[in-house]
Amino acid sequence: MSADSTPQNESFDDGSFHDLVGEALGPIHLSADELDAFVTSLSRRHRNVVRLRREVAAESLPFPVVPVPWYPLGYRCESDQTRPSKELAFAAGDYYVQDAGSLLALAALQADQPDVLKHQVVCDLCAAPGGKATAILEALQNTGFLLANEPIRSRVPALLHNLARTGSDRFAISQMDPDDLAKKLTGCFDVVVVDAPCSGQALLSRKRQSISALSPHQIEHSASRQQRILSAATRLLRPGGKLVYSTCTFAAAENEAQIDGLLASHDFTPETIPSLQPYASTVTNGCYRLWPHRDECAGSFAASLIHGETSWSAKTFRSNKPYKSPVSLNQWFNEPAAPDRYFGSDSSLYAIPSDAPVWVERVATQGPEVAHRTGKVWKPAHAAALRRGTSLSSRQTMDVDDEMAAQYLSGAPIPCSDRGWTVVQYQGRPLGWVKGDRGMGKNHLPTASRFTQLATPR
Ligand SMILES: C[S@@+](CC[C@H](N)C(=O)[O-])C[C@H]1O[C@@H](n2cnc3c(N)ncnc32)[C@H](O)[C@@H]1O
Repeated sequence: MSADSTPQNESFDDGSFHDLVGEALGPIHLSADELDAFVTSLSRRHRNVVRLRREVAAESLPFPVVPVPWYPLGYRCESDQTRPSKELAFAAGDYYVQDAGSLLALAALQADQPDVLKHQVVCDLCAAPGGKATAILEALQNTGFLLANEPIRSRVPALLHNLARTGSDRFAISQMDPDDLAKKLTGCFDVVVVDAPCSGQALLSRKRQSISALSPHQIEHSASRQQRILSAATRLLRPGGKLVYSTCTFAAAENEAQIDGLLASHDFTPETIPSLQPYASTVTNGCYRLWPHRDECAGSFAASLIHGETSWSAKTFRSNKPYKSPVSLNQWFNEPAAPDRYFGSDSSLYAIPSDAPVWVERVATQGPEVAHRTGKVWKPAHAAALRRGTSLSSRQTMDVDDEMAAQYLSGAPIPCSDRGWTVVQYQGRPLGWVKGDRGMGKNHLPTASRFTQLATPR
């Protein structure tokens, strides 16, 4: 089923299911009627919403939308017929498509605010596929830095793909167990986000979880893993830093109880987010919940905590030996005003701003790719074509109209008067590379970035 298809209506209606749900909610009391409505809603699929890139106006979208009340950059499509992930505007990076529930953590982070995350060094400890990380990167506005950590290797390509779509170069990916990362980078972050692996009860409606998500065993297993991850998160944070915790599950043991545990064992104060008061949890301060039967989304939990100013020693690092680029980049890019810092593997070259934290190369496995090697030949990377407002800019660009953009996004060659590597732009937004020769541009869009069934432009 596609990300934006219509709700399903298979219901879970036997009494034992109600009992399991009630047990999972623990101290959170719902009246009998509300519990019924909640259980019914667990089998109803909610449509995804769009989260706008901050410079995109809702009025410019090619379909009518209504605002999501808890996150100013979130909008629902007015019509059930709209398929937001089939639009040219999506291909051009104007928005991200996700469940409205996942915007709660971004609201707790205040990622929509103009300056809250600017200049911050942020760790997204459980980052793939990047629903939060991409929003954080946009909120950094070409300042600060994001370390997106994802220990499950098979989930990293999607994360890298989504981070590249932001056009930012202020990120790196690490693939470490949180405890090992905390040993290396103690006290290095202003903000740590833990969007924790959980029993995923909110995914029941998407058929991405089975009823076992409600079993006490599954909840206990998830809760003890969350506790370990949170313990690492507290060590990654600098004194006075902010910890945002979120899940897509309803069990109190994985939500409020985790926050209660942190408040009891560490010097944290819950942060009150005034705009989230309508969603405040009834059992713990500073915790917020969305419910599928109340809020037209799959449901989620989020909390934001501020660490006390008690000091402990953050790790210090010596500067790295400069990594020499194995390929000359100025054949494709204008010389950057401030030289970038490079790191890489045999077949990939990554470039981050020179003011990125000095520890990046010690933990990063990937980052903003600028070139990759096939056989003996280095080529400019797709991610580098997508960069916006960073130090590297491509030497050649060409603008295309709707029709040519759709042709390019399908993977087909397009007419190109320039020779050599050229970035294709649609209404000022970069789409990818062509290599021009004798009037035609050979398409270098990676398969994962192609769109074969775009909606017809209106
Ligand atoms: C709820 S998902 C994160 C979703 C992501 N933040 C987003 O917004 O797209 C939880 C992630 O944690 C990862 N994970 C699993 N075990 C982990 C662990 N022990 N430490 C950190 N992350 C883990 C999973 O692979 C998964 O990608």
